[in-house]
Amino acid sequence: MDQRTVAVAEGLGKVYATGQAAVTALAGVSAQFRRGEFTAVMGPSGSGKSTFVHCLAGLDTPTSGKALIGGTDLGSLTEAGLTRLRREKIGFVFQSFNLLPTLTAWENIVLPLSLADKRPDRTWTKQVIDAVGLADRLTHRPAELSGGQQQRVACARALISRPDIVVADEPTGNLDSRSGAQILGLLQMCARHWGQTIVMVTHDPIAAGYADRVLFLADGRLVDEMAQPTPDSVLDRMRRFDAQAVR
Ligand SMILES: Nc1ncnc2c1ncn2[C@@H]1O[C@H](COP(=O)(O)OP(=O)(O)OP(=O)(O)O)[C@@H](O)[C@H]1O
Repeated sequence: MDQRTVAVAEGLGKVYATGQAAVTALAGVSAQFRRGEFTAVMGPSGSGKSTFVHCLAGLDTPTSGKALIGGTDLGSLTEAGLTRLRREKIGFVFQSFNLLPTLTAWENIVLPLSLADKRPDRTWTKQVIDAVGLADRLTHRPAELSGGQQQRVACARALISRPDIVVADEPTGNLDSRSGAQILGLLQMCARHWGQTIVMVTHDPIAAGYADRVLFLADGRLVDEMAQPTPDSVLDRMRRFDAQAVR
């Protein structure tokens, strides 16, 4: 394993046994994620994108293969160990923000540290809050913030513990294009300047254009990979998938 590798998926598979029929959501996906690399995961609806990143980040349990974060096999951990690893080594950003409504922006941002009984590092905390541009909103509760501001709080919360990897599942899905661009610019800056590893599920070729590479899934498999994507090159690749699908 390359020294810069911070997360590994090894033949990740997931079969849901629902009633009579089994659904194969993931059919053996392998990938490596290096420090400071911003990866977008794309593919048609139902191709397994969310299942893949959830299994990679220990939010879901694969039925075959394994996920390693910082060299630790998630399958070897107890439930308590997995909870601790998720809190300390993985940052999460979801489409629906998932902030706690009764806490202020500041309390939401430092929640992973509070839960781990750790004190915020003042220099790092200031750097994160300056980067997300929320210094004057820290006492507001989520309901008093716009969607874009709420997602910036969620990004700050994901970054605060300097995780090995940030997993973002359609982080711009609920935002207008301007707020979305702010979030994407922020994620890109974190990867380029802070060496933050990021994996982002998206449907949007413009969003994927901010990443360093794109992994394309179809029917639970990794079917292609693109380095240095642009919105046009991603759109073009997706059109070819569509053409293959109707043939
Ligand atoms: N809890 C579940 N029980 C049964 N089947 C599931 C479950 N979760 C997901 N699936 C199925 O697994 C497949 C992959 O789902 P997944 O949500 O990972 O796809 P996706 O690419 O993220 O889709 P979308 O872009 O629509 O969010 C789909 O066929 C879905 O119906």
